[in-house]
Amino acid sequence: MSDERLAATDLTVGYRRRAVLSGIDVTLRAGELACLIGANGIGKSTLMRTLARAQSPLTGRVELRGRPITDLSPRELAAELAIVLTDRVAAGQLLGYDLVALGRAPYTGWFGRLDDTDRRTIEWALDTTGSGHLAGRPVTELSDGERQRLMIARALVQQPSVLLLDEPTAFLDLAARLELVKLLLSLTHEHGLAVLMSTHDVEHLLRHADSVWLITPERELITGAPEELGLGGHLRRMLGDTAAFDPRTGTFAWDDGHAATARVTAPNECPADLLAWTVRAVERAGYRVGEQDPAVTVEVRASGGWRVGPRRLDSVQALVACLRDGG
Ligand SMILES: Nc1ncnc2c1ncn2[C@@H]1O[C@H](COP(=O)(O)OP(=O)(O)OP(=O)(O)O)[C@@H](O)[C@H]1O
Repeated sequence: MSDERLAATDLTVGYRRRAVLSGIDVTLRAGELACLIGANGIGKSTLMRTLARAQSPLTGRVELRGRPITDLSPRELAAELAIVLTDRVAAGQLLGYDLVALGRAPYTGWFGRLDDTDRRTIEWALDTTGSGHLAGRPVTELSDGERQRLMIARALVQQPSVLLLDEPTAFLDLAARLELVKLLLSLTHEHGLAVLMSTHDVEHLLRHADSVWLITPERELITGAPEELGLGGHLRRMLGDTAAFDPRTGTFAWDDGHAATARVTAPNECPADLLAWTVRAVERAGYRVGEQDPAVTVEVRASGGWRVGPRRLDSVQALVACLRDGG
């Protein structure tokens, strides 16, 4: 199909002595944000690097816009595909601006002289990634999160049609993570880029990704919409016996099938966030919140605080302690 940007066929990735993942058939399309998830050491980075031609497949092939990726010159490849890895860059004496400017290499001449278009693109990428203030700073002096923003800016100035990011949120603070996801959604949904990112920030990404590439503990790659993987039970099984995905809350949690049920009631005028935080506190105390056969009822009081049976509780700590005592 014409919107196929990156396609792998019967791909085996790994190292000289060992295949890490095999039998991979997968496609990344224009306008798609795909999220690659799986346990530590399962093969996410190895797959990413192979898709980007940073390492060779053991068998099978990768096509970029219908062309075998091995047929592209380095310049053609860099103008079509950018990858942001977690490896530390050897930045020497480079300033932030210079590091980002390196991404323009596929478009500049032999001497890397920047023209107005290059400079505008660099300014845009610095601005978009919130790293304008880092342009004049030596890269070696930057924090991991600051450097990560510049690496993303460097990938953006390549103006690729395919963007691969290996754990791009690992060093980012919460605000920067949210900004990055917002940026990736705009790049995919509004500008038609194809983006694949690996992440351990699963709960967050499941909310936004168009598709999930999940590597199971058996090293099988399963792809689908987040909801399809949820309905197929794949998310539930992802962490083995450690925890299970709760689609209601969109989080992974201990799968405590024996938790008692607590009913939570509140007056009509109860603010939504007070009710929501009460539910969280009740769950933190070890209960499942529901209506069926409740072992305890927690009442949010119109006059403030909570009531559990005859007990009035004025603080969240007191509420949780009371519930942990069995109400
Ligand atoms: N250069 C290498 N030579 C041999 N084996 C390697 C090499 N690099 C990684 N491996 C092995 O390949 C397997 C997959 O590693 P990879 O880095 O792809 O996992 P990952 O899913 O990205 O893990 P993480 O979530 O911890 O980053 C691991 O068992 C790792 O030890």
